[in-house]
Amino acid sequence: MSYAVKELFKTLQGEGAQAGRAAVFCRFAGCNLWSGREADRDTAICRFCDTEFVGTDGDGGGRFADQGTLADAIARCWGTGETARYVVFTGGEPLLQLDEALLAAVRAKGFTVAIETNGTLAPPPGVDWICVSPKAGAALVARRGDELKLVFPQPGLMPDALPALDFRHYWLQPMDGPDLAANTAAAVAYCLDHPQWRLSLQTHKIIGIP
Ligand SMILES: C[S@@+](CC[C@H](N)C(=O)[O-])C[C@H]1O[C@@H](n2cnc3c(N)ncnc32)[C@H](O)[C@@H]1O
Ligand SMILES: Nc1nc2[nH]cc(C(=O)O)c2c(=O)[nH]1
Ligand code: SF4
Ligand SMILES: [Mg+2]
Repeated sequence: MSYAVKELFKTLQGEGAQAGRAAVFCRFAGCNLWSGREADRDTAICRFCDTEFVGTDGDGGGRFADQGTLADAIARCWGTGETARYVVFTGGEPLLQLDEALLAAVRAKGFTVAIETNGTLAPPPGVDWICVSPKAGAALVARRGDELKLVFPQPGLMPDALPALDFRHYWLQPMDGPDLAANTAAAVAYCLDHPQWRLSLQTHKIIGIP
């Protein structure tokens, strides 16, 4: 199948337990919880998104005809080194497009594969690192994985109201936007009172890298 990619870039993972790790980010176009148009934000299921994911016009983006051409582009973006190759599929919602064929193609090139997903769709088998970030008002299908990263605070989705879950790490990530400072203070206070939860900062924004 073909893949619509908004942008493809190499940077350090900024969030969660893999923060600081070099990675190629493959940002797929499209999401099932928001159209991506500002005019629709106030009526979307997910209203706080910090990301542009409409179209294929970003750096390194495009429509890729098959898994081989996209895997080649990901490998070119990484460069020549064979060590610790890491690709993060994100979006938009990556599980609208990521399939076993693409997974196999990047793994054949030596990549460890991570996803950032909103948890509304089941991940295909063979993903090495699953980060689920649930959204208020959206049914949570993916209830196990490596890390759960809850954007905080989300009216209607407080940490203690989550269903039974099976993750290795539990993060609160302050909601970016006009209230970032207050949201960060609230997340700090929650983690102090509920030590199962740890604070995830968007470190790439702090240091000004993509
Ligand atoms: C843009 S999303 C794309 C992947 C997927 N759709 C998801 O929501 O997990 C990537 C990560 O950014 C987080 N995120 C989005 N908007 C944010 C905001 N305003 N503040 C903090 N984190 C945000 C998401 O919750 C998710 O963990
Ligand atoms: N550096 C960096 N780390 C990230 N971790 C998750 C991101 C995302 O947008 O999915 C992201 C991103 O956009 N940039
Ligand atoms: S689910 Fe993810 S990509 Fe979609 S609107 Fe929400 S944060 Fe953005
Ligand atoms: Mg981001």
